[in-house]
Amino acid sequence: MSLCFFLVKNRNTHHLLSSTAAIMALSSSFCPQLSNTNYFRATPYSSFPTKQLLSGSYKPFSVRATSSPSKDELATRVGFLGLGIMGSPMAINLINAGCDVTVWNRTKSKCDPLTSLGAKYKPSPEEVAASCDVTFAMLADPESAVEVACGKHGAASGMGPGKGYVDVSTVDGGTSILISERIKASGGSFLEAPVSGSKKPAEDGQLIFLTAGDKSLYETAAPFLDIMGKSRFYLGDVGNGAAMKLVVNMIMGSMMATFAEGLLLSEKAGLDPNVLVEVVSQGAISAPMFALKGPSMIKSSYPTAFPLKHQQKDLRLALGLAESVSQPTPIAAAANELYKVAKGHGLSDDDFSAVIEAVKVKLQS
Ligand SMILES: NC(=O)C1=CN([C@@H]2O[C@H](COP(=O)(O)OP(=O)(O)OC[C@H]3O[C@@H](n4cnc5c(N)ncnc54)[C@H](OP(=O)(O)O)[C@@H]3O)[C@@H](O)[C@H]2O)C=CC1
Ligand SMILES: O=CCCC(=O)O
Repeated sequence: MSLCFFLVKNRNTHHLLSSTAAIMALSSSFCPQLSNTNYFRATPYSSFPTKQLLSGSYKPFSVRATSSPSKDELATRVGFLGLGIMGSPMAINLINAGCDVTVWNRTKSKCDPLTSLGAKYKPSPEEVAASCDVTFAMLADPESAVEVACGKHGAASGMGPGKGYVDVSTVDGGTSILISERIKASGGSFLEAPVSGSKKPAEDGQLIFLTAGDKSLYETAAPFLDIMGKSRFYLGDVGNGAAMKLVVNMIMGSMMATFAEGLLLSEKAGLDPNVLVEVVSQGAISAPMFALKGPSMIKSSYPTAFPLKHQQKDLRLALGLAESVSQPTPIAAAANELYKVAKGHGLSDDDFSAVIEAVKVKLQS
C-alpha cells in the first residue's frame, strides 16, 4: 500500500476543518483508499514490531494546525518533566501561550527560569502527574524515560483515570510499550510523540510530532502539540512513532557523517570547503542541516543543539530496530562507529556535527 500524508496549513480551526475536508476529497482521487470514513481511524495493531505498519492497511495522517487554544484547553493542567535543551523551550512555549504548566526536572535549578515565567513546581514526577490532566515528558534516553515514568515516585504513581501521559523523548518501541503498559495499568492513557526538529525549532514552536497510541489522548493533546510544533503525524499503535523517529534520525546521522567526510576530503583535495557547502546548497542534495552546520564545522566549532551522545543513542536504537526486522543497514552501522569514536574523544555533549573530529586522522601516505 502507499502511505499518504497531508499537510494542512490554514491558521484557524474553521479553515483547518474545511481544508481537511477539501484535501480528503482531493486525495481520494490520488489515494482512493482514503475516501472512506476510515481516514481518521487507526487499524489497531496488537503490538510491536513495526513490520505490521509496513505491511498493514493503516493510513497515517498529518495535520498542521496553529489555532489558539480555547478557554477549556487553557484550563487543562499541563505537566512537563525534563527541562533539557528541548524540554525547556517546549515548556516555555506552553507557558507563553497561557497554559497552566507544572514542571519538574532532576536538576531542580533548571526549573527556575520557568517558574519565574509563571510555571508551578512539584518535587517529583508523581506529584506533577497527580496534579495535572496531561503530563509531557522529554527525557534523555530509554533508561531515564523509564525511570521518570515507572520508577519510585515516577509519573505512573500519580496517574489515574482521565489523566494522560505524553512521552516526547526519543526511545525505542519496546521502551515506549513498557511505559505505555505501566501508565495504562494506573488507569491513565498514553501517547508517544517523539519530535523531529532541534533546539531552534523547539524555541520557535516548529517541531514535528510523530505520535502513536491512545487516539483520544492524541486529540486532547493536539492543541498543546500545536503550540509546540508545526505539524503532527498520527501513526497508529505505540511503537510506530518511536520507529519513525529512529528511522529519521538514522538517516540524519548517516547524512552528517558523510557530509563530514566530504568537507575534509574537499579540503585535502585543495578545495575550499565553504564553496562545497554553497555547491551542495544549490543542488538536489541540499539540506538545511548542511547549510546550518557546515560553516561552523569548517571552523571546528560545535555549539550544541543536538548532543552527539543522543545521536549515537538513536543510531544504536535504530540498528536494534533494523536487527529486529532483519533489515541490513550497513551505512548506519558504519556511521554509528564514527559517533562512538567521537564519544571516545570526549565529544558526547558537543553537537552531533562534532562527528567530523572522528574522521580527522592523519594517515601515512
Ligand atoms: N536536542 C535535540 O536537538 C533533540 C533531542 N531529541 C531527543 O529529546 C530528548 C531530550 O533531548 P535534549 O533536551 O537535547 O537532552 P538534554 O540532555 O539536554 O536533556 C535531557 C533531560 O533528561 C533528564 N535526565 C537525564 N537522565 C535522567 C535521569 N536518570 N532521571 C531523570 N531525568 C534525567 C535531564 O535532566 P538534568 O537536567 O537533571 O540532567 C534533562 O532534563 C532525547 O531523547 C533526545 O534524543 C529529539 C529531537 C531533537
Ligand atoms: O533528534 C534530533 C533531531 C534533530 C533534528 O531533527 O534536527
